[in-house]
Amino acid sequence: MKKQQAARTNGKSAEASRSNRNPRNSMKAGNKNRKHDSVQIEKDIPGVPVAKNDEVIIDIIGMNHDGEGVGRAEGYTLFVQGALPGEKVSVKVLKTKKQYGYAKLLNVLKASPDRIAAPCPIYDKCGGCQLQHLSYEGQLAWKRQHVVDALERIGKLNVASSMGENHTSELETVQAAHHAGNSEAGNHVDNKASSASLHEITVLPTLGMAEPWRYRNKAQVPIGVTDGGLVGGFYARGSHRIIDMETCLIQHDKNDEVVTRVKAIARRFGISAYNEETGRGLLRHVVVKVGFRTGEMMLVLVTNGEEIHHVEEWIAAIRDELPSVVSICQNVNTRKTNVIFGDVTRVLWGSEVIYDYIGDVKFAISARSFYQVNPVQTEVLYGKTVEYAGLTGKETVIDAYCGIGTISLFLAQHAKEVYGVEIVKEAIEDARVNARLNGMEQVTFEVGASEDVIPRWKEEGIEADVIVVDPPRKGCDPRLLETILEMKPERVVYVSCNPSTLARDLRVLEDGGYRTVEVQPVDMFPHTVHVETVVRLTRM
Ligand SMILES: C[S@@+](CC[C@H](N)C(=O)[O-])C[C@H]1O[C@@H](n2cnc3c(N)ncnc32)[C@H](O)[C@@H]1O
Repeated sequence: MKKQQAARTNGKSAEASRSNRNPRNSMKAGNKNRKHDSVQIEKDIPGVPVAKNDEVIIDIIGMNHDGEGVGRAEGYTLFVQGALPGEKVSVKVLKTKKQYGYAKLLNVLKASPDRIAAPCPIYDKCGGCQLQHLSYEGQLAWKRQHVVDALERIGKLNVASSMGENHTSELETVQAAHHAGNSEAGNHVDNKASSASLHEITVLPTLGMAEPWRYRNKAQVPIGVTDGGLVGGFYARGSHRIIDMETCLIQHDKNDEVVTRVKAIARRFGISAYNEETGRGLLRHVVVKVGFRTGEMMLVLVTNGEEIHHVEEWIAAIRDELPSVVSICQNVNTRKTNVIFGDVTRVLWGSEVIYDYIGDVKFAISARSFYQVNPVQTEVLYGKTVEYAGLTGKETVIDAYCGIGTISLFLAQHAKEVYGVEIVKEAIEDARVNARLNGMEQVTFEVGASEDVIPRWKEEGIEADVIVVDPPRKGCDPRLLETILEMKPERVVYVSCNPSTLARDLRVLEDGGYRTVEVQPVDMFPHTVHVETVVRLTRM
């Protein structure tokens, strides 16, 4: 293991190990920078070599799943937002816990070759993106490595080395400590994953975007009030203070334009902005959706009450200034909550839905319906899913956790029949509408939990050649994995938004007789820490 340097900036040595020194004594001797010493010392944690407000120099040895640099101060792990692997940085300790702490980046003393100046002027204030200070190539490499680490550490899978970038043995330990007890993959994973696979699996380079900006088709902008009047933009990092924003570099520019104009129109008509503390004021959120292929746009005004003064003038101004908007809706949310939408939605003007395409499949998108926010990469992800499903037109396919049926409809173009199951009733209603819209009759959708419905389908005699799963972050329910093993489909395609739970579930499938053949990370959300992966498994 590489020895880490950690030196206090006042020049005192920090060589002593955590176990053989008295941290309290060393704190007093070694930290002249610390303010409020008498108060702070009371809070020092025995065995932790740094305390709040200490300034130390550390090497960054990796990056955690939140995009924070991971460094070591005398063996103690510090997470540093904005620091990159390979860098030497000076930091100020913000918070300490027994196993790890957080520190603020003060200076980059030795920069990573992958460090770039973040293109967005508000990157430091807004929490929306986490990786703009890392080159796009660096982001793609990190996302792949993140998947590899999880497969090896949690799934005990044997990943074929490629690209020479497996440098994470120390980081793995760090992540294990960080996740201890609260990992969504669960503690049982490491215990259960006692068997390891000998066969090598291929993890391909992350499929990124040629143009990784302006990729989002949906904006959800909170509206608030400051001394200067109505503002709309984003919540300042870690707070509920709204900062006005003119443009967001990952948002489609038409969405930016609609938000800017709607704010200006609202100010013109003296519309009040919602105040979270008092619960008063009308306009809470402006939600805008755009169909990348069709150019159609929908505007949803989320209001704290039914009545909108001057509503006709509003509509006329929007229609006049924003001809791409073909649907204006109102959603009423009077609850004191962070949840954006309330229960009632009505069309103020125009159509109830806008349309868009992913590949050749047409989708109707309503004010409330879920739709993938990066349609360009969704096509890439689903294309890979269909490829891994290996369809010839004769297969029966089950799509578990099917949402509004996007993957099901993609698969249906190449399969004999597709069964989709999803727990949210409204999503299944949308899925049926979309199946009809595309004239696809060989698709059956059912509302329910995958782990309940699919075993019943099995009892009813449905035999699947391929099962596709695309679960939420917590991964597949164990009963579903059991059912897959009992149904014995030739192929399983696993689409995942969480490498940890993916790795856990792959281990179960491997132990049950499946072989992980190929793993493809896909970058659905450039400049953020989200990692999407699609995996092909075959029955041995
Ligand atoms: C990652 S999304 C996948 C959506 C869809 N495949 C797509 O690409 O749009 C996971 C979906 O699983 C649904 N879900 C969560 N738990 C479920 C369960 N136990 N059974 C079925 N669906 C579930 C969620 O409502 C959500 O729509």
